[in-house]
Amino acid sequence: MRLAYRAESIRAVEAPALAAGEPLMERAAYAVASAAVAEARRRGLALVGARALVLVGGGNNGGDGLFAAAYLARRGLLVTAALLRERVHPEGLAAARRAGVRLLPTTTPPPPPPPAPTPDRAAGRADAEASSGHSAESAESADSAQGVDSADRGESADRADRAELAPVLAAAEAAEIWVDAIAGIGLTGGLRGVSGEVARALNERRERSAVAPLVVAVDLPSGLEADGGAVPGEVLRADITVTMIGLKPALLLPPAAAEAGDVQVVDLGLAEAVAARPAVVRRLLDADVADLWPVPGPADHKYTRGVLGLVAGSDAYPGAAVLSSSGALRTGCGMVRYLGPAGAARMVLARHPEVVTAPGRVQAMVMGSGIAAGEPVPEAAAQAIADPGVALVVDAGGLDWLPADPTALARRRVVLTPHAGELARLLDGRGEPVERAAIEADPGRWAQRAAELTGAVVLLKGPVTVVAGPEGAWYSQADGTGWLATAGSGDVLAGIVGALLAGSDGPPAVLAAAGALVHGRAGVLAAHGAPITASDVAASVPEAIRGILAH
Ligand SMILES: NC(=O)C1=CN([C@@H]2O[C@H](COP(=O)(O)OP(=O)(O)OC[C@H]3O[C@@H](n4cnc5c(N)ncnc54)[C@H](O)[C@@H]3O)[C@@H](O)[C@H]2O)[C@@H](O)CC1
Ligand SMILES: [K+]
Repeated sequence: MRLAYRAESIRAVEAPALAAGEPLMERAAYAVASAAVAEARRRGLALVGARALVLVGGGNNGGDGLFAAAYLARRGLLVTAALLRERVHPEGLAAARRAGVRLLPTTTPPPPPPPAPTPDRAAGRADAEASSGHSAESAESADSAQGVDSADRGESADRADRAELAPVLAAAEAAEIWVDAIAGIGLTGGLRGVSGEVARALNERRERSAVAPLVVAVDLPSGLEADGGAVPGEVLRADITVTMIGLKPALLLPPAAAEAGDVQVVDLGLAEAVAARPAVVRRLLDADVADLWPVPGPADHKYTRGVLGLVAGSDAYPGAAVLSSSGALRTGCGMVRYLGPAGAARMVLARHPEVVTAPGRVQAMVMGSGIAAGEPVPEAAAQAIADPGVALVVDAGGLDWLPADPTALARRRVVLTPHAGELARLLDGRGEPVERAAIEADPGRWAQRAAELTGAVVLLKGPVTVVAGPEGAWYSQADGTGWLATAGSGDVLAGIVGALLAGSDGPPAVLAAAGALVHGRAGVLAAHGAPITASDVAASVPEAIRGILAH
């Protein structure tokens, strides 16, 4: 399982280690430099004489970058550090200078310095002064007064004219490697001022360049906020992100995670400490799904394996009945009872003679796939909603049938499987109008909100599937392929999740995430890089499960 921790957890883990004098920044910087070197070698780049540009912000992320710059310079690279703040990490700056890193200040001179420095800050100031050609102290006092420096307040945005940025852009143009150490977990709000300008210009440059540079982000691609999946503004897109201590939510949640490239976690020796903290985002791996999979034993029979009811498909969309049946049967519960309209039932039986159409006891019920919004609730679905012993998977038109009171579903095993448009409708119906585009811009947030408002687990379908539970943690599964975006794919998913809920007593959020993984994997196996139908996805479910259980 991959686990992500909030920034406050990372800081809580870091603090005692720093107080004990552990050289965390040295370790972080070494890891960043090593990752850059390894990837550069993999790309066939000769290291000695290669050019690297390190973008340095004013916090400890910038400190990591400056120490990494020093490591890279000692490996024989020609390293430039662009100092995007008037005040940067003093020890990092000193290390970079000692290693022969070229220092490139970017900010305009501040107003004249106030008198006499305090002795304990003298060393850091001397470094900054020597590099930038002007005093760091006035910037520092602005920092301490405001908690942010001038660029954070947006003032630099006005001053960041092209002339100031031109040397940075020229260095970027010449460099084969960019190390992004502008900001990490300390960033709130989008990148502003010089940093935002630089990120925008470099993203543009990268798009245009024939040979794209290798971009290595320190901790997070700068511009992302660690704790959520939204992209709050310009983000410097990375090929590799070397993240410290543990994953951050932004590195697993969509759409932010797509900015990070390959993510490497460097625990800095704090793996145990961080594992004791609550993880707010989880991503299941094959081994996790194998562990929870309901594999039948010698004493099992069809009823112990679980019976799934289906109220899916309609005269308008009969195929959904077949597809959710296919998904459920291939996932392997003891029996599927189809309880929808007669026309669709005939289609289901023609395709799957093993499906039972007689009513009877079920452990779980899938309802709503292939049923339009606004349709009245069928009797079989109403009974399942009223029966606390039945787990529910509620899809498409079925989302309208949920009770308005979120406590009605408390302690029930209920999974909703909307796409963004359906989630917008659901939220609107509960007094929170939100555009589909806003949901797509921050799926984790809105899935979570819907979970709070309904009392159910919400599996929000998309390129990355997010599962939110009312208790406030997410699963994020990115196992699929764009080929899965095809009609009926969601009906198959509902069947898979329903079969898992029928066949296992496990918590619904983790079973929903496992269903998303199996569905995604089946899509990949079916597609093999070519178009697929939803039927193909269902047909590949056993192969996906076989691969997972072979773990
Ligand atoms: N404390 C330590 O020794 C360690 C710190 N670590 C690093 O330190 C980082 C956290 O350091 P900080 O708490 O100093 O914070 P950051 O360095 O992540 O962010 C603060 C800096 O970001 C920039 N910034 C903030 N808001 C901005 C905005 N809206 N627009 C533009 N720029 C903005 C400013 O330069 C500010 O100084 C981690 O992400 C990690 O990289 C790790 O190396 C582990 C060890
Ligand atoms: K960064």
